[in-house]
Amino acid sequence: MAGPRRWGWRRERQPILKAVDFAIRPGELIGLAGVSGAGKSTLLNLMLGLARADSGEIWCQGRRIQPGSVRVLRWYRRVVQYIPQDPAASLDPRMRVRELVREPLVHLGIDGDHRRRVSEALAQVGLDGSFLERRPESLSGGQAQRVAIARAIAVRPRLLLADEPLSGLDLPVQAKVTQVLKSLNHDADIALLLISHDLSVVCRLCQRTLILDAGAIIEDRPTAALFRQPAQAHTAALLRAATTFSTTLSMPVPPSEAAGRHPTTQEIPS
Ligand SMILES: Nc1ncnc2c1ncn2[C@@H]1O[C@H](COP(=O)(O)OP(=O)(O)OP(=O)(O)O)[C@@H](O)[C@H]1O
Repeated sequence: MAGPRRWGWRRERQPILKAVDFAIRPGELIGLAGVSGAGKSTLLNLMLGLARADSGEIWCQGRRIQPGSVRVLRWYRRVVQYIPQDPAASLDPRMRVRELVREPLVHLGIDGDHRRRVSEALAQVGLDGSFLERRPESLSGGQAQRVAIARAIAVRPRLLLADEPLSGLDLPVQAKVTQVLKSLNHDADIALLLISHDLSVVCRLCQRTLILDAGAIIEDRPTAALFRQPAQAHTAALLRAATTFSTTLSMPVPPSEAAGRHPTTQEIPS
């Protein structure tokens, strides 16, 4: 569906990304993990069409994505949306939730009943109508993150690019936001690329994991297999670092293999 191929991007003659070649299939939950400086943000900027690669290409549904092609990027924003790392900073403090969630619809010239779309998007992230008139300052971190997700899904994208969507949230709130992302994937069939330095976050959510190390994808495997037997020493080190902070890694069960059903967003408390 979407993905870069053989990317390179240089700053002052130093390549930041060297061997990056992967595709994201429709409805897939895929994690991209790597230590600080591995190139995650650079890759994200390229995938968002915000920066141009020195070499290589990015394609989405048969169209090549690159900065400058305004018409293609406008179409691309309807297909691929972004969930920022710091929702508090990304939400305009002067706007109400109603306006914040509607803004991308207006910006992208999407026709239709915006009121209904806004309410539906909020419901999908487990926020009811009482949030419509609230401003960002009155939201908790988890609520602000869910408003940021509602903004992204209001345009009904097929792929979400989420940059460290759980960072800065305490553990119970992380669990709620994780559940929202799982439900969006399961119920609305939205693919997700989750970018994180923390493999335990990827393990909780993703069926497939990519490991980025010094600008190269060194592993691209089903999450369960990667956790059982990392092929690279670097991955094993990342796993050890993650287990230091989390006990969830002792029993890695990707969503596709987990027994039982996911709670719906209506069952998730605000
Ligand atoms: N504008 C720039 N000029 C020069 N070097 C850069 C620039 N942006 C990034 N880099 C370098 O590219 C490498 C990858 O940076 P990037 O921000 O993509 O890593 P990251 O994996 O997202 O790290 P973090 O998790 O800390 O955000 C780093 O060595 C960084 O110093």
